[in-house]
Amino acid sequence: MKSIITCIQLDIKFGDPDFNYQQVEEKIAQAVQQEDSTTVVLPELWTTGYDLTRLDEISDENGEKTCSFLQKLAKKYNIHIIGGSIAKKSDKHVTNTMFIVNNNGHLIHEYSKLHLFKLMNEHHYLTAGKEKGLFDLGGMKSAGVICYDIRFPEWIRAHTTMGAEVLFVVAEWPMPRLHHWKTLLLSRAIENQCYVVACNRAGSDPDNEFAGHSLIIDPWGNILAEADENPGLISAELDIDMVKQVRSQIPIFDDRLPNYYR
Ligand SMILES: NC(=O)CCC(=O)C(=O)O
Repeated sequence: MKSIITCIQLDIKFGDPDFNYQQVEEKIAQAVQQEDSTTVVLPELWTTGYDLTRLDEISDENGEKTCSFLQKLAKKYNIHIIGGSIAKKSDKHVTNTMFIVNNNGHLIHEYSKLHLFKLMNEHHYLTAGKEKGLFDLGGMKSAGVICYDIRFPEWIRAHTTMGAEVLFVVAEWPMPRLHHWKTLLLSRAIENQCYVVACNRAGSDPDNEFAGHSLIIDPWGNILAEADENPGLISAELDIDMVKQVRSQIPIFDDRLPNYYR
């Protein structure tokens, strides 16, 4: 089974959801027309950026606006959308939440960031999620995680031991730690023998310059596509059979000894 995945590396306009919805609509149309994408991936907090002090005003009430926006585009273009993440307001909480919408326009899963990143003040404004990021995308066993989550290999492993073969990572990862971004993603791909599709943002906000360098990595650790630091699209064709090949060549999932790891 083959699929063409495109990361949409956006320059998110700080605190301006209307502008960002408009630019995402244009970029998704561009991905479908130019790259022949079957799945598109957006970055973290793409509607608001890290404008956390104004979340009361600009977060999405129950994620309704974003969900119907993504569902409309998924159906229109017959594509799956890994909807980056957005600030979702429910009751008294705001979560950093990813929506996954399939090509029929169905919301098949939502995942809220588990590990909040204190260096960017998330813990003051956001509530952590509790659920895993596992989902089946048209037969592709997948997991979605958000930015800082990639520093927790045990969290990623919890998903791959439950069957994930493709790891989607959405991020707003700053430039000064670009070498961490790349090394962590390569490590997650090699140690889990899975595809890693990682969509970062470009540009800057009042506090950070962001790294870009979205990456698509195969289960052997080869880089299939890499962006530079500018806004743009990167795409690659995934061959899911490669996951099984690599996992049978070096059978780490059979050779694990979890009783020794406590
Ligand atoms: N948005 C984030 O979670 C950023 C994580 C990050 O920069 C890191 O170094 O980890």
